[in-house]
Formats: sequence, structure tokens, C-alpha cells
Amino acid sequence: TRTTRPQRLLKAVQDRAIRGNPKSVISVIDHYCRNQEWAMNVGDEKGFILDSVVSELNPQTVLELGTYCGYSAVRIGRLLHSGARLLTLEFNPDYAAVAREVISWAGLENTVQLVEGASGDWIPRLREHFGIHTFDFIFLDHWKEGYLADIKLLEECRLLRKGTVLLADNVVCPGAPDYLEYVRKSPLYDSRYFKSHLEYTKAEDGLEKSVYLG
Ligand SMILES: CNc1ncnc2c1ncn2[C@@H]1O[C@H](/C=C/CNC(=O)c2cc(-c3ccc(F)cc3)cc(O)c2O)[C@@H](O)[C@H]1O
Ligand SMILES: [Mg+2]
Repeated sequence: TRTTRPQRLLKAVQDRAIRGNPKSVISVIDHYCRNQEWAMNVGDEKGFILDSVVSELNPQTVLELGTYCGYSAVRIGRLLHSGARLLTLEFNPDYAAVAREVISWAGLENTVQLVEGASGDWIPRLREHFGIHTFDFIFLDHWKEGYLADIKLLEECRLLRKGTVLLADNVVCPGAPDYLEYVRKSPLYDSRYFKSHLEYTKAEDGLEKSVYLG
């Protein structure tokens, strides 16, 4: 049977990237997706904005919603300092299997922990299961219609603290209108839009950065 797109992306990583070198894993995926087969990674242009937000914040505890092939988990994980941890949630077992391989090829298996399952099921259990108190940084890149429910769930579970930064991908394309309206109107957040482009294309897209005011 035919391979899947994530499996072909993984093969490109294994064939072309240097083991243990996150930078080469990122550039191989970007080159592959720009020149051979598009895939819904945050990509290099929005990835540069993601890098600057993470570097400025220097977070110790990070949550990612929607691992897919692990591109942004590697992007974020490579910037974390020793002792810092990224938990990334992915409910598709095939994507999770590919992402584990990509994260391991980048040598980030001790920094990035992939948890298989749905965000709605796992968010209420993160404290008791992983001893997490609050998150410093959260990257939302899963189903766009799930963003709003999950930010509300994170509030309810008291996993945000004064200054927690949430960064949401695709707030223009495909779009997350209900999420945008919520974070921009709510007095709980200070929100701003970083205009960019949809990965590997000229279409507009962007990231919304929202700081929880607590
Ligand atoms: C809802 N709870 C959930 N819990 C755990 N994992 C979840 C999840 N929802 C989805 N997932 C996983 O996240 C990933 C989903 C990502 C959805 N992303 C998009 O739809 C997306 C789509 C585009 C896109 C843009 C333009 C276009 F023409 C076609 C596609 C671009 C992007 O950057 C995107 O992120 C998958 O790996 C899925 O299995
Ligand atoms: Mg995305």
C-alpha cells in the first residue's frame, strides 16, 4: 500500500538530515515541503516568529497542541535550556509514530515528550500525571475549531499563570475566528497579531500571541 505523506516526510529526514542535529532536521523538512510535497508544518517564515517568541521567553514548561510530524516540537525543543520540557499532544497514532521518529532523529527525546491522545482528555490530567503546575508557553496548532475550547479548558484547569504566553498558528488561514474574538475581547488576555504567510506559500496567514494576565 502507498506510504502516507508523513511517512514520506520522515523518510526525507532519515535520508537527508544529520542525526542529533535539530537545525538540519528543520531545514530538510522545509526544503522537502517547499520543493517536493507541501505539508502543514508551521514552516520557516512563521517558524522564525515562533523562534523569537520562545527565545525571548526562555520557557521551562511548554505545551504544544497538535504534534503532526513533530516539526514545531523540534523547532521549539531545540531552543529550550537544560531542565526545560515540552509536552506535545497528538491523537492520531500514525502521526504520533512519525513524530516520535522525527523528534528522536533530532536528538530531542529527553526534552520533548509526545503524549498520545486528545487535548480535551489530557489537559485535565496533566497536573496529576506529569506534576505540571502551570505552563510558561503554549503553542496551538491542532484542529482550528478546537482552539477556543482548549484555551477555556486550560483556564478552568488553572494551567495558566500571570504572563503565560499562548501562540496560535493559522489564525487567518485556515482561520480560528471564535478563538481570535475571544482572546482579543477578553480582559484576561493581551493579544497581538503577527502577520506572515501560510507555510511554503504566498497566501496570508499569521500567529496570534496572547499573554494571560491572570
Ligand atoms: C482536538 N484535540 C486534539 N488533540 C490532539 N491532537 C489533535 C487534536 N486535534 C487535532 N490534532 C492533531 O493535530 C494535527 C492537526 C492539525 C490541524 N492543522 C491544520 O488543519 C492546518 C491546515 C493548514 C492548511 C492551510 C491551507 C490549506 F489550503 C490547507 C491546510 C495549515 C496549517 O498550518 C494547519 O495547522 C494533526 O496531527 C491531528 O491529528
Ligand atoms: Mg498550523
